[in-house]
Amino acid sequence: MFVRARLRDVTRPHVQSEVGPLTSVVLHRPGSELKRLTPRNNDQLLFDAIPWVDRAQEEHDTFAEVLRGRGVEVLLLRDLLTEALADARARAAAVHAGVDGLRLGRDVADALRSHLADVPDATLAEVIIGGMTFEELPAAEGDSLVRRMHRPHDFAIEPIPNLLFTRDSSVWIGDRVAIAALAMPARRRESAITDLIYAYHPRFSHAARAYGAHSAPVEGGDVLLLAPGVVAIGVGERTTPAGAESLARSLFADDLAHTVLAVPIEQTRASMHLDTVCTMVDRDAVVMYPAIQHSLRAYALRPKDGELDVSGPEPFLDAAAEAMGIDRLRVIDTGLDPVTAEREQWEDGNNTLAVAPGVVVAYERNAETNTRLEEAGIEVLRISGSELGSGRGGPRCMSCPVSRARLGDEGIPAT
Ligand SMILES: NC(=[NH2+])NCCC[C@H](N)C(=O)O
Repeated sequence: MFVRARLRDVTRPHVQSEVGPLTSVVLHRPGSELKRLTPRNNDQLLFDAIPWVDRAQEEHDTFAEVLRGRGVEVLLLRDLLTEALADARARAAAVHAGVDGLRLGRDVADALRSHLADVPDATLAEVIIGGMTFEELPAAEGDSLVRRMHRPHDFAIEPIPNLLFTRDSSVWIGDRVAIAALAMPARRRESAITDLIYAYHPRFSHAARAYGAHSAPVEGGDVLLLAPGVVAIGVGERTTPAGAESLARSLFADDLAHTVLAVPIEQTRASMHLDTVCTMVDRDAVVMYPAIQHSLRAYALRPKDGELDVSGPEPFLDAAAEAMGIDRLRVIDTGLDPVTAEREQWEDGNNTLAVAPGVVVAYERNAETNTRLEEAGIEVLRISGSELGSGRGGPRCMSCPVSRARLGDEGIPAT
Protein backbone atom coordinates (compact mmCIF):
# COMPACT_ATOMS: atom_id res chain seq x y z
CA MET A 1 0.00 0.00 0.00
CA PHE A 2 2.68 2.40 1.10
CA VAL A 3 4.80 1.70 -1.99
CA ARG A 4 1.85 2.19 -4.33
CA ALA A 5 0.92 5.46 -2.74
CA ARG A 6 4.48 6.68 -3.15
CA LEU A 7 4.58 5.61 -6.77
CA ARG A 8 1.39 7.47 -7.54
CA ASP A 9 2.86 10.46 -5.82
CA VAL A 10 5.60 10.75 -8.39
CA THR A 11 3.48 12.30 -11.11
CA ARG A 12 1.21 14.33 -8.81
CA PRO A 13 2.01 18.00 -9.46
CA HIS A 14 4.77 18.98 -7.13
CA VAL A 15 7.92 20.98 -7.82
CA GLN A 16 10.18 22.17 -5.05
CA SER A 17 13.48 22.61 -6.81
CA GLU A 18 15.19 23.05 -10.16
CA VAL A 19 17.04 19.77 -9.97
CA GLY A 20 14.96 17.13 -8.17
CA PRO A 21 14.56 14.11 -10.48
CA LEU A 22 12.11 15.18 -13.15
CA THR A 23 9.08 12.92 -13.38
CA SER A 24 6.55 14.86 -15.44
CA VAL A 25 6.88 17.82 -17.79
CA VAL A 26 4.77 19.81 -20.27
CA LEU A 27 6.32 20.43 -23.70
CA HIS A 28 4.81 21.90 -26.82
CA ARG A 29 5.73 20.19 -30.10
CA PRO A 30 5.86 23.12 -32.53
CA GLY A 31 3.41 22.99 -35.42
CA SER A 32 1.64 25.16 -37.94
CA GLU A 33 2.12 28.29 -35.83
CA LEU A 34 5.80 28.31 -36.85
CA LYS A 35 4.77 28.20 -40.51
CA ARG A 36 3.13 31.59 -40.05
CA LEU A 37 6.47 33.28 -39.40
CA THR A 38 7.72 35.53 -42.20
CA PRO A 39 10.53 38.09 -42.43
CA ARG A 40 7.83 40.74 -41.99
CA ASN A 41 6.38 39.45 -38.74
CA ASN A 42 9.18 37.50 -37.05
CA ASP A 43 10.44 40.41 -34.94
CA GLN A 44 7.03 41.20 -33.58
CA LEU A 45 6.46 37.48 -32.93
CA LEU A 46 9.79 37.33 -31.05
CA PHE A 47 11.67 34.99 -33.39
CA ASP A 48 15.12 35.89 -34.68
CA ALA A 49 14.92 33.80 -37.84
CA ILE A 50 12.48 31.77 -39.90
CA PRO A 51 12.72 28.19 -38.64
CA TRP A 52 12.68 25.16 -40.93
CA VAL A 53 9.60 23.66 -39.36
CA ASP A 54 10.09 19.97 -40.19
CA ARG A 55 13.58 20.05 -38.74
CA ALA A 56 12.39 21.94 -35.67
CA GLN A 57 9.83 19.19 -35.09
CA GLU A 58 12.49 16.50 -35.44
CA GLU A 59 14.70 18.32 -32.97
CA HIS A 60 11.79 18.62 -30.59
CA ASP A 61 10.90 14.94 -30.94
CA THR A 62 14.47 14.08 -29.99
CA PHE A 63 14.26 16.38 -26.97
CA ALA A 64 11.09 14.57 -25.86
CA GLU A 65 12.76 11.17 -26.43
CA VAL A 66 15.79 12.12 -24.37
CA LEU A 67 13.47 13.01 -21.51
CA ARG A 68 11.39 9.84 -21.87
CA GLY A 69 14.64 7.89 -21.91
CA ARG A 70 15.27 9.27 -18.43
CA GLY A 71 11.89 8.07 -17.21
CA VAL A 72 10.15 11.45 -17.58
CA GLU A 73 6.47 11.55 -18.48
CA VAL A 74 6.13 14.01 -21.39
CA LEU A 75 2.76 15.76 -21.62
CA LEU A 76 2.21 17.59 -24.90
CA LEU A 77 0.42 20.90 -24.56
CA ARG A 78 -1.64 20.46 -27.72
CA ASP A 79 -3.03 17.16 -26.36
CA LEU A 80 -3.77 18.71 -22.99
CA LEU A 81 -5.56 21.61 -24.68
CA THR A 82 -7.62 19.33 -26.94
CA GLU A 83 -8.60 17.15 -23.97
CA ALA A 84 -9.50 20.18 -21.86
CA LEU A 85 -11.76 21.43 -24.67
CA ALA A 86 -14.06 18.48 -24.03
CA ASP A 87 -15.49 20.75 -21.34
CA ALA A 88 -17.89 23.33 -22.79
CA ARG A 89 -16.60 26.00 -20.43
CA ALA A 90 -13.08 25.47 -21.76
CA ARG A 91 -14.35 25.84 -25.33
CA ALA A 92 -16.06 29.08 -24.43
CA ALA A 93 -12.85 30.36 -22.83
CA ALA A 94 -10.80 29.37 -25.88
CA VAL A 95 -13.13 31.13 -28.30
CA HIS A 96 -13.22 34.19 -26.05
CA ALA A 97 -9.41 34.30 -25.97
CA GLY A 98 -9.04 33.81 -29.71
CA VAL A 99 -11.68 36.12 -31.13
CA ASP A 100 -10.95 39.80 -30.60
CA GLY A 101 -14.15 41.68 -31.27
CA LEU A 102 -12.49 45.11 -31.26
CA ARG A 103 -10.10 44.06 -33.97
CA LEU A 104 -12.54 42.12 -36.13
CA GLY A 105 -15.69 44.19 -35.76
CA ARG A 106 -19.03 42.79 -34.72
CA ASP A 107 -20.01 40.90 -37.86
CA VAL A 108 -16.73 39.10 -38.48
CA ALA A 109 -16.34 38.33 -34.78
CA ASP A 110 -19.86 36.90 -34.53
CA ALA A 111 -19.40 34.79 -37.67
CA LEU A 112 -16.09 33.48 -36.39
CA ARG A 113 -17.48 32.69 -32.94
CA SER A 114 -20.34 30.70 -34.34
CA HIS A 115 -18.03 28.87 -36.76
CA LEU A 116 -15.64 27.93 -33.94
CA ALA A 117 -18.51 26.81 -31.74
CA ASP A 118 -19.13 23.93 -34.17
CA VAL A 119 -15.62 22.72 -35.02
CA PRO A 120 -14.16 19.61 -33.36
CA ASP A 121 -11.98 20.08 -30.27
CA ALA A 122 -8.75 19.30 -32.15
CA THR A 123 -9.57 21.89 -34.83
CA LEU A 124 -10.35 24.52 -32.23
CA ALA A 125 -7.02 23.79 -30.54
CA GLU A 126 -5.27 24.09 -33.89
CA VAL A 127 -6.88 27.46 -34.68
CA ILE A 128 -6.16 28.85 -31.23
CA ILE A 129 -2.48 27.90 -31.51
CA GLY A 130 -1.86 28.31 -35.25
CA GLY A 131 -4.08 31.32 -35.80
CA MET A 132 -6.28 32.11 -38.79
CA THR A 133 -5.88 34.52 -41.70
CA PHE A 134 -8.63 36.60 -43.26
CA GLU A 135 -8.68 34.35 -46.31
CA GLU A 136 -9.25 31.34 -44.04
CA LEU A 137 -12.27 32.90 -42.37
CA PRO A 138 -15.53 31.11 -42.95
CA ALA A 139 -17.60 32.68 -45.72
CA ALA A 140 -20.41 34.96 -44.55
CA GLU A 141 -23.52 36.66 -45.88
CA GLY A 142 -23.57 40.39 -46.58
CA ASP A 143 -20.84 42.95 -47.04
CA SER A 144 -18.11 43.82 -44.59
CA LEU A 145 -15.67 46.73 -44.53
CA VAL A 146 -13.36 44.74 -42.26
CA ARG A 147 -13.13 41.87 -44.73
CA ARG A 148 -12.66 44.21 -47.67
CA MET A 149 -9.95 46.30 -46.09
CA HIS A 150 -7.81 43.51 -44.69
CA ARG A 151 -5.37 41.69 -46.94
CA PRO A 152 -5.89 37.94 -47.37
CA HIS A 153 -2.81 37.07 -45.31
CA ASP A 154 -3.54 39.40 -42.40
CA PHE A 155 -4.24 37.50 -39.21
CA ALA A 156 -7.82 37.40 -37.98
CA ILE A 157 -6.46 35.32 -35.08
CA GLU A 158 -2.74 35.75 -34.38
CA PRO A 159 -0.63 32.57 -34.20
CA ILE A 160 1.31 31.99 -30.98
CA PRO A 161 4.70 30.54 -31.97
CA ASN A 162 6.21 31.18 -28.55
CA LEU A 163 3.98 28.53 -27.02
CA LEU A 164 7.06 26.39 -27.67
CA PHE A 165 8.51 27.97 -24.55
CA THR A 166 6.19 26.33 -22.06
CA ARG A 167 8.41 27.51 -19.22
CA ASP A 168 7.16 31.04 -19.46
CA SER A 169 3.37 30.77 -19.41
CA SER A 170 3.04 28.80 -16.18
CA VAL A 171 5.17 27.60 -13.34
CA TRP A 172 4.55 25.00 -10.66
CA ILE A 173 5.69 25.93 -7.20
CA GLY A 174 5.07 23.23 -4.61
CA ASP A 175 1.68 21.78 -5.49
CA ARG A 176 0.33 25.04 -6.89
CA VAL A 177 0.46 26.48 -10.35
CA ALA A 178 1.21 30.11 -11.11
CA ILE A 179 -0.28 31.31 -14.37
CA ALA A 180 2.18 33.80 -15.72
CA ALA A 181 1.10 37.28 -16.72
CA LEU A 182 3.17 37.60 -19.91
CA ALA A 183 4.58 41.00 -20.74
CA MET A 184 4.88 40.97 -24.54
CA PRO A 185 1.72 41.46 -26.65
CA ALA A 186 2.75 38.53 -28.90
CA ARG A 187 2.58 36.20 -25.90
CA ARG A 188 -0.40 37.43 -23.88
CA ARG A 189 -2.80 34.78 -25.21
CA GLU A 190 -0.56 32.00 -23.95
CA SER A 191 -1.78 32.61 -20.40
CA ALA A 192 -5.37 32.08 -21.49
CA ILE A 193 -4.41 28.67 -22.85
CA THR A 194 -2.49 27.50 -19.80
CA ASP A 195 -5.22 28.94 -17.62
CA LEU A 196 -7.92 26.89 -19.30
CA ILE A 197 -5.83 23.71 -19.36
CA TYR A 198 -5.24 23.92 -15.63
CA ALA A 199 -8.86 24.88 -14.98
CA TYR A 200 -10.57 22.21 -17.07
CA HIS A 201 -8.22 19.33 -17.84
CA PRO A 202 -9.29 16.50 -15.52
CA ARG A 203 -5.73 15.86 -14.48
CA PHE A 204 -5.26 19.37 -13.15
CA SER A 205 -8.69 20.70 -12.33
CA HIS A 206 -8.09 20.40 -8.59
CA ALA A 207 -4.79 22.26 -8.65
CA ALA A 208 -4.74 25.38 -6.54
CA ARG A 209 -3.36 28.60 -7.99
CA ALA A 210 -0.32 30.45 -6.74
CA TYR A 211 -0.70 33.41 -9.12
CA GLY A 212 -3.15 34.62 -11.71
CA ALA A 213 -2.78 35.80 -15.28
CA HIS A 214 -4.35 39.18 -14.52
CA SER A 215 -1.67 40.16 -12.06
CA ALA A 216 1.50 42.22 -12.61
CA PRO A 217 3.89 40.74 -15.20
CA VAL A 218 5.84 37.64 -14.15
CA GLU A 219 7.24 35.16 -16.67
CA GLY A 220 8.26 31.61 -15.75
CA GLY A 221 11.70 32.01 -17.33
CA ASP A 222 12.46 34.46 -14.54
CA VAL A 223 11.46 32.10 -11.74
CA LEU A 224 14.13 29.76 -10.35
CA LEU A 225 13.36 27.43 -7.45
CA LEU A 226 16.82 27.47 -5.89
CA ALA A 227 15.88 25.15 -3.03
CA PRO A 228 12.69 24.22 -1.19
CA GLY A 229 11.36 27.53 0.14
CA VAL A 230 13.84 29.70 -1.78
CA VAL A 231 12.73 31.31 -5.04
CA ALA A 232 14.78 33.65 -7.23
CA ILE A 233 12.83 35.97 -9.54
CA GLY A 234 14.60 37.84 -12.33
CA VAL A 235 13.38 41.40 -12.84
CA GLY A 236 14.12 42.88 -16.23
CA GLU A 237 12.62 43.00 -19.70
CA ARG A 238 9.67 40.77 -18.74
CA THR A 239 9.04 40.48 -15.01
CA THR A 240 8.48 43.83 -13.33
CA PRO A 241 9.34 44.82 -9.75
CA ALA A 242 5.60 44.83 -9.01
CA GLY A 243 5.29 41.31 -10.48
CA ALA A 244 8.13 39.98 -8.33
CA GLU A 245 6.67 41.63 -5.26
CA SER A 246 3.18 40.33 -5.75
CA LEU A 247 4.32 36.78 -6.57
CA ALA A 248 6.44 36.92 -3.40
CA ARG A 249 3.44 38.01 -1.32
CA SER A 250 1.38 35.22 -2.78
CA LEU A 251 4.07 32.59 -2.11
CA PHE A 252 4.46 33.76 1.48
CA ALA A 253 0.71 33.76 2.03
CA ASP A 254 0.51 30.16 0.81
CA ASP A 255 3.61 29.11 2.76
CA LEU A 256 5.37 28.07 -0.42
CA ALA A 257 8.52 30.10 0.23
CA HIS A 258 10.35 31.69 3.12
CA THR A 259 12.69 33.81 0.95
CA VAL A 260 12.28 35.37 -2.46
CA LEU A 261 15.33 36.88 -4.14
CA ALA A 262 14.49 39.62 -6.64
CA VAL A 263 17.38 39.68 -9.11
CA PRO A 264 17.76 42.68 -11.44
CA ILE A 265 18.87 41.63 -14.92
CA GLU A 266 19.68 43.74 -17.92
CA GLN A 267 16.65 44.71 -19.99
CA THR A 268 17.91 43.35 -23.29
CA ARG A 269 16.77 40.63 -25.63
CA ALA A 270 19.91 38.57 -24.91
CA SER A 271 18.96 38.35 -21.24
CA MET A 272 15.19 38.54 -21.45
CA HIS A 273 14.79 36.09 -18.54
CA LEU A 274 16.95 35.10 -15.60
CA ASP A 275 17.24 31.60 -17.06
CA THR A 276 19.07 32.96 -20.12
CA VAL A 277 22.06 33.78 -17.92
CA CYS A 278 21.80 31.30 -15.05
CA THR A 279 20.31 27.85 -14.50
CA MET A 280 20.84 25.26 -11.79
CA VAL A 281 22.75 22.13 -12.72
CA ASP A 282 23.08 20.53 -9.28
CA ARG A 283 21.62 21.02 -5.79
CA ASP A 284 24.29 23.57 -4.97
CA ALA A 285 25.57 24.59 -8.41
CA VAL A 286 24.61 26.90 -11.25
CA VAL A 287 25.96 27.49 -14.73
CA MET A 288 26.19 31.22 -15.23
CA TYR A 289 27.14 33.63 -17.99
CA PRO A 290 30.63 34.75 -16.88
CA ALA A 291 30.04 38.40 -17.80
CA ILE A 292 27.44 38.82 -15.05
CA GLN A 293 28.93 36.53 -12.43
CA HIS A 294 30.40 39.31 -10.32
CA SER A 295 27.75 41.93 -10.87
CA LEU A 296 24.54 39.94 -10.26
CA ARG A 297 22.82 41.19 -7.15
CA ALA A 298 19.65 40.37 -5.28
CA TYR A 299 17.12 41.95 -2.95
CA ALA A 300 15.94 39.49 -0.33
CA LEU A 301 12.21 39.50 0.43
CA ARG A 302 10.91 37.76 3.55
CA PRO A 303 7.55 37.78 5.31
CA LYS A 304 7.44 39.83 8.50
CA ASP A 305 4.31 40.16 10.59
CA GLY A 306 2.10 39.80 7.55
CA GLU A 307 4.13 42.42 5.67
CA LEU A 308 7.22 42.29 3.48
CA ASP A 309 10.73 42.75 4.72
CA VAL A 310 13.07 43.84 1.93
CA SER A 311 16.83 43.83 2.37
CA GLY A 312 19.82 44.29 0.11
CA PRO A 313 20.80 44.40 -2.63
CA GLU A 314 23.79 42.17 -2.01
CA PRO A 315 25.76 39.83 -4.28
CA PHE A 316 23.38 37.22 -5.66
CA LEU A 317 25.63 34.26 -4.86
CA ASP A 318 25.92 35.28 -1.21
CA ALA A 319 22.22 36.00 -0.83
CA ALA A 320 21.34 32.68 -2.48
CA ALA A 321 23.73 30.61 -0.35
CA GLU A 322 22.44 32.22 2.82
CA ALA A 323 18.80 31.64 1.93
CA MET A 324 19.52 28.06 0.85
CA GLY A 325 21.39 27.37 4.08
CA ILE A 326 24.59 26.28 2.34
CA ASP A 327 28.14 27.61 2.57
CA ARG A 328 28.44 28.50 -1.07
CA LEU A 329 26.46 28.29 -4.28
CA ARG A 330 28.97 26.83 -6.71
CA VAL A 331 29.29 28.48 -10.09
CA ILE A 332 30.46 26.16 -12.78
CA ASP A 333 33.25 28.30 -14.05
CA THR A 334 32.97 28.10 -17.79
CA GLY A 335 36.18 30.16 -17.94
CA LEU A 336 35.37 31.08 -21.52
CA ASP A 337 36.84 34.01 -23.36
CA PRO A 338 34.30 36.83 -23.56
CA VAL A 339 33.49 36.36 -27.24
CA THR A 340 32.83 32.61 -26.98
CA ALA A 341 30.89 33.19 -23.78
CA GLU A 342 28.73 35.83 -25.45
CA ARG A 343 28.07 33.64 -28.49
CA GLU A 344 27.13 30.64 -26.38
CA GLN A 345 24.99 32.70 -23.99
CA TRP A 346 23.04 34.02 -27.01
CA GLU A 347 22.53 30.43 -28.17
CA ASP A 348 21.18 29.40 -24.75
CA GLY A 349 24.31 27.72 -23.46
CA ASN A 350 23.32 28.70 -19.92
CA ASN A 351 19.73 27.58 -20.41
CA THR A 352 19.99 23.96 -19.27
CA LEU A 353 17.20 21.71 -18.02
CA ALA A 354 18.15 19.48 -15.09
CA VAL A 355 16.55 16.03 -15.17
CA ALA A 356 18.25 15.12 -11.88
CA PRO A 357 20.96 16.64 -9.69
CA GLY A 358 24.07 16.85 -11.88
CA VAL A 359 22.33 15.73 -15.09
CA VAL A 360 21.22 18.36 -17.62
CA VAL A 361 19.86 18.63 -21.15
CA ALA A 362 21.74 21.22 -23.25
CA TYR A 363 22.06 22.30 -26.86
CA GLU A 364 25.00 20.50 -28.49
CA ARG A 365 26.11 23.64 -30.34
CA ASN A 366 27.39 25.22 -27.13
CA ALA A 367 30.39 22.96 -27.22
CA GLU A 368 32.66 24.97 -24.95
CA THR A 369 30.12 25.50 -22.19
CA ASN A 370 29.16 21.81 -22.32
CA THR A 371 32.78 20.72 -22.06
CA ARG A 372 33.26 22.89 -18.99
CA LEU A 373 30.11 21.44 -17.44
CA GLU A 374 31.44 17.93 -17.98
CA GLU A 375 34.81 18.85 -16.56
CA ALA A 376 32.94 19.94 -13.44
CA GLY A 377 31.29 16.52 -13.19
CA ILE A 378 27.91 17.37 -14.73
CA GLU A 379 26.42 14.84 -17.14
CA VAL A 380 25.29 16.65 -20.30
CA LEU A 381 22.58 15.17 -22.52
CA ARG A 382 23.07 16.97 -25.81
CA ILE A 383 20.29 17.80 -28.23
CA SER A 384 20.37 19.64 -31.51
CA GLY A 385 18.68 23.03 -31.50
CA SER A 386 19.64 24.72 -34.73
CA GLU A 387 16.01 25.37 -35.66
CA LEU A 388 14.40 25.35 -32.21
CA GLY A 389 16.87 27.99 -31.06
CA SER A 390 15.68 30.53 -33.62
CA GLY A 391 13.02 31.61 -31.11
CA ARG A 392 15.80 32.30 -28.56
CA GLY A 393 15.10 29.57 -26.09
CA GLY A 394 16.86 26.44 -24.87
CA PRO A 395 15.89 23.24 -23.05
CA ARG A 396 14.81 25.03 -19.88
CA CYS A 397 12.60 27.50 -21.73
CA MET A 398 10.98 24.67 -23.69
CA SER A 399 9.85 22.73 -20.63
CA CYS A 400 7.42 23.26 -17.77
CA PRO A 401 8.13 20.75 -15.00
CA VAL A 402 4.92 19.55 -13.37
CA SER A 403 6.53 17.16 -10.95
CA ARG A 404 9.96 16.46 -9.63
CA ALA A 405 10.82 13.98 -6.91
CA ARG A 406 11.78 15.68 -3.68
CA LEU A 407 15.48 16.01 -3.18
CA GLY A 408 16.53 13.12 -1.00
CA ASP A 409 13.85 10.85 -2.46
CA GLU A 410 15.76 9.95 -5.59
CA GLY A 411 15.30 6.27 -4.92
CA ILE A 412 11.69 6.51 -6.07
CA PRO A 413 11.38 5.02 -9.55
CA ALA A 414 9.46 7.03 -12.13
CA THR A 415 6.19 5.31 -13.08
N1 LIG B 1 12.50 31.21 -20.49
C1 LIG B 1 12.99 31.70 -21.62
N2 LIG B 1 14.22 32.13 -21.65
N3 LIG B 1 12.17 31.78 -22.67
C2 LIG B 1 12.59 32.22 -23.95
C3 LIG B 1 11.45 32.82 -24.69
C4 LIG B 1 11.78 33.24 -26.09
C5 LIG B 1 10.66 33.93 -26.79
N4 LIG B 1 10.90 34.07 -28.18
C6 LIG B 1 10.42 35.30 -26.19
O1 LIG B 1 11.01 36.24 -26.65
O2 LIG B 1 9.64 35.48 -25.31
